[in-house]
Amino acid sequence: MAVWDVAIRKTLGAGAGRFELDVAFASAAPRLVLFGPSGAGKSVTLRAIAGLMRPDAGRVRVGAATLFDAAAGIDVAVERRGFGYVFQEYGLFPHLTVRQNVAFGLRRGWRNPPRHLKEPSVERALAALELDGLGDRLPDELSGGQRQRTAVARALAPEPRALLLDEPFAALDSGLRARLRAELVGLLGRLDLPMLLITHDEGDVAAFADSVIPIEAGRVVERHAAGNA
Ligand SMILES: Nc1ncnc2c1ncn2[C@@H]1O[C@H](COP(=O)(O)OP(=O)(O)OP(=O)(O)O)[C@@H](O)[C@H]1O
Repeated sequence: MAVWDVAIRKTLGAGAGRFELDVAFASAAPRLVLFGPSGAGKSVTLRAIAGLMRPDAGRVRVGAATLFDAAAGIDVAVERRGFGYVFQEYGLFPHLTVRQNVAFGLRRGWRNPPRHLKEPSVERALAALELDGLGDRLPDELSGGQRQRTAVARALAPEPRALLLDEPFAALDSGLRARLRAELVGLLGRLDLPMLLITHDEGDVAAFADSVIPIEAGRVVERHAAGNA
């Protein structure tokens, strides 16, 4: 059975700036990488899956759950889709500690989580991302990799059905990227959670080789053999 079953059609803009997105993929692999050049339509696809943008037609299914189906009139609200979303620049709150940032994932729209409150799901997420001992630090007291893991822990705390990651390594300098990529691949692999990652970086493709969906100009394309360039 497919873990991911996605078909999205959407027309954006008008005239010369018009962009037609028409992507469809189904996969039994829990971890997918949507790979393509800038402007290919990766972010729009991710936003549509998350429920941040409404497609003109298509469907979004993850496991047994139908989150969007234009023909059947199903459009589950973004906050009920149950995705953990990791933003490109992480979007951590600089004035909140690591623990508070992670707890924020549980109480969107509430006031700031108390500094010293320990909630089991928050502590589990911190442990899963190997952030034990860093819970009381502020984001600017962390390394780039620790910041990234905090963002993933925040997405994980509400126990999502799947993780959506937008260019998770783009904010890291190239020296660190390979090491931190390997580290996160290992951690995500142990989570046993479906994951969809978008990237334009060939290095991410090699690291997450489970299943790669190449996308160009708004369409899924055949993958070119690596190393032919
Ligand atoms: N709201 C919008 N209105 C009009 N055009 C849009 C809108 N959002 C995105 N586009 C266009 O859709 C195309 C795909 O954009 P998208 O952000 O999905 O690309 P991407 O593959 O994520 O690129 P990058 O790697 O640079 O982030 C681009 O041509 C973009 O200009």
